[in-house]
Amino acid sequence: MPSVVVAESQSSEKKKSMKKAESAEMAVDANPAEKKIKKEKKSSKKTKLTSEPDPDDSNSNTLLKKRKEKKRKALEIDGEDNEDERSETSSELGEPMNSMGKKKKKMKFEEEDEEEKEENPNALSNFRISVPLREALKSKGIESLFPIQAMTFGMILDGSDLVGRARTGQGKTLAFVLPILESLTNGPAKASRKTGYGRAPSVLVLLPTRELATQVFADFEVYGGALGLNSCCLYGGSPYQPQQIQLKRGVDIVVGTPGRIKDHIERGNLDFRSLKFRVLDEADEMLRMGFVEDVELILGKVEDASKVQTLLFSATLPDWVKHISAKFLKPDKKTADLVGNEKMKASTNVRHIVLPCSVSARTQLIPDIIRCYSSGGRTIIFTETKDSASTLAGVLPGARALHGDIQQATREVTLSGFRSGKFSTLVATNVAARGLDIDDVQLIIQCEPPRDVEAYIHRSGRTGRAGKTGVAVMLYDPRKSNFSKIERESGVKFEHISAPQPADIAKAAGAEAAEKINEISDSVIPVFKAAAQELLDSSELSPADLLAKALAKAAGYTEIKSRSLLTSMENYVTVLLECGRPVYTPSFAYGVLRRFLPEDKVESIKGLALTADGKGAVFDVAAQDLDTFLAGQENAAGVSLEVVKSLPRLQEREQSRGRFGGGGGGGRGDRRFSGGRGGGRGGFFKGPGGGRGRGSNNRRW
Ligand SMILES: Nc1ncnc2c1ncn2[C@@H]1O[C@H](COP(=O)(O)OP(=O)(O)OP(=O)(O)O)[C@@H](O)[C@H]1O
Repeated sequence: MPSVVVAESQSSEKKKSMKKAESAEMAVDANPAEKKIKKEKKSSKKTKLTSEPDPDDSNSNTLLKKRKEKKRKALEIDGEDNEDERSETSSELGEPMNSMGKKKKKMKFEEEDEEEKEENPNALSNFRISVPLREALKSKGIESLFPIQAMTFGMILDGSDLVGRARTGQGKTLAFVLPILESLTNGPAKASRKTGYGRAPSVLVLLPTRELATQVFADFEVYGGALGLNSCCLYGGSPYQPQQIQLKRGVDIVVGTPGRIKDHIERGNLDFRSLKFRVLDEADEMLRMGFVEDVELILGKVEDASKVQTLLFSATLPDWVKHISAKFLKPDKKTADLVGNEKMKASTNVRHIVLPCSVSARTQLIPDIIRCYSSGGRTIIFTETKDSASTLAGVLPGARALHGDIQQATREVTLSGFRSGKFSTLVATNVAARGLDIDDVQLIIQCEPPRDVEAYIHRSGRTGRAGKTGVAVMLYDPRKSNFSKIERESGVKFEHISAPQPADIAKAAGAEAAEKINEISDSVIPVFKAAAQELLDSSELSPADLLAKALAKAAGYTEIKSRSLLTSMENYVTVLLECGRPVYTPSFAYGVLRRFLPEDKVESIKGLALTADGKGAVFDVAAQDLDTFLAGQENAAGVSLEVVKSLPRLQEREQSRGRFGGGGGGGRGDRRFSGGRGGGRGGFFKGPGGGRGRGSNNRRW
């Protein structure tokens, strides 16, 4: 083996030329199997050329042998490259140093590849990912492919249409981004891809929201940019002209929302004659939102659909979407479904919690939930309407709202402020439910159960992403809301908790304050000592009690309120009523109470709900009335009232037809899924309600 001189640095030219050699090698590799054969051939050729005895011939360790072969191959390639370079650039003294440095780097790179392959079947080096792309991925901390990516990479690169499903946060974006980029630059789409000024796009990616479009565009910019491809992002609410100019100059990849894309088509700015790929990300949401007609029109602009690959991705693919996909994906399309028939459809990295809470108690409770469950990270709160998002953001300290009525420029500032940590609580409608990937979101709070299981899955999936864990708390009013349908359809087994008790929260705050006191410099003592001594001398409390008060003040508490377990209202207490016989209806429970309490007290109770065992009822009593209630039971034979320490399981409110029922064809369902942008006509898609077009649901958020 030649001796290796380690060069400390390499000239940028040499780095470039090394990269060129590596990418040329990658570019001709059709697949891992081919690559292996090619390497073996190279290895044997090299042995002949160098006719160098292999000192490890007797070594039976195949891995070591393979590594040595690779090292020698690397040296041989470098040797060839160096010949070229020498004639162009080298000085006699500088060359050996640089060349050896390059060899060393390349050997190291290939050795690392080999080790990765042995250890991890999803290592980047096991896929037909070219060196510049691999380096871009590694610079973002991505060393191997996630399962959905590993599963779909070859299928897409080899030209198949595909329907892909994996749970939230599992990397579906790169599952289409990577093979598309490889196909355009090194794969089957390369030869016919349009290049040059004014080129029409090769890729179209449609997404349901502007925020999501921006996010996916950012991935194309980073990874496509590494391969010399350029992208643009087209969405509503932003000026047309810059978008128009970009399209005129020519782009490789267009990412956007259906409405704006359609507008550009109609203005003659976009044509899809050269399209190689079309992607529907969050496909079900796009169709559910009422973009049916726009999507249909856009997809219909492709002249010869047989020459275009169509990819459809989401974490939720209701049957009606699968049915629709048959209309515009090729019959031999592939399916990569990592959820399949598994019961659990929501993220398995998330702790799914339900917590009873009346609407009026929300604003008091939410800050405490954040304190207890956000682990100091970011929180997204979902409301059902734009108004409630704005109202809640207005009363929660340091929170901002995000919804469809907010101006686009403000939406962008808000989201980037949240991403960068300028504020840590975002109150949003479903506009933020899909796809958003924001670092360090630890907690999701849903103010009430959403209308459909898909919304629950996507909202709770804004945490617990890329293998991290998170918490999703869903509030429900036991008298009004019902989450059993979501539980059943999502496969989530909800953990039931009661509101964090103010006393517990205060205890934790007191411990924190005590720690902070230990950190305070002794220099404050002489200044405050006289006041402390005076307090001790004049008070009847013990020094420990006085210190406790000082800690409470330091932690921001002047009193401890009670909070009910049932409605989470402050200064209310939850009480269980039993009367020795089944309690079938709320009116029966009210009747029992009237036997021993004055009418105004019976009227004052809050949130009465029946227990799941059918033996009693729970309700909230104002803390100041508790004694009256407990004393009253003495006058009613067989009746017991007790303050509960933990909430018993409650009977679920029966599902109202108006809210959940009626299937896709009736009532609310009809309104949500019908009514198109500019009226309906027959077409490819039928939403779950059989309607077409952009519906009223869109306006809600
Ligand atoms: N192979 C990988 N290794 C490490 N991190 C990855 C990998 N692939 C993707 N990620 C990261 O995982 C996170 C989630 O990815 P992505 O947003 O694509 O998920 P998703 O499946 O589309 O989720 P959702 O269904 O919520 O839209 C992102 O931060 C992404 O950068």
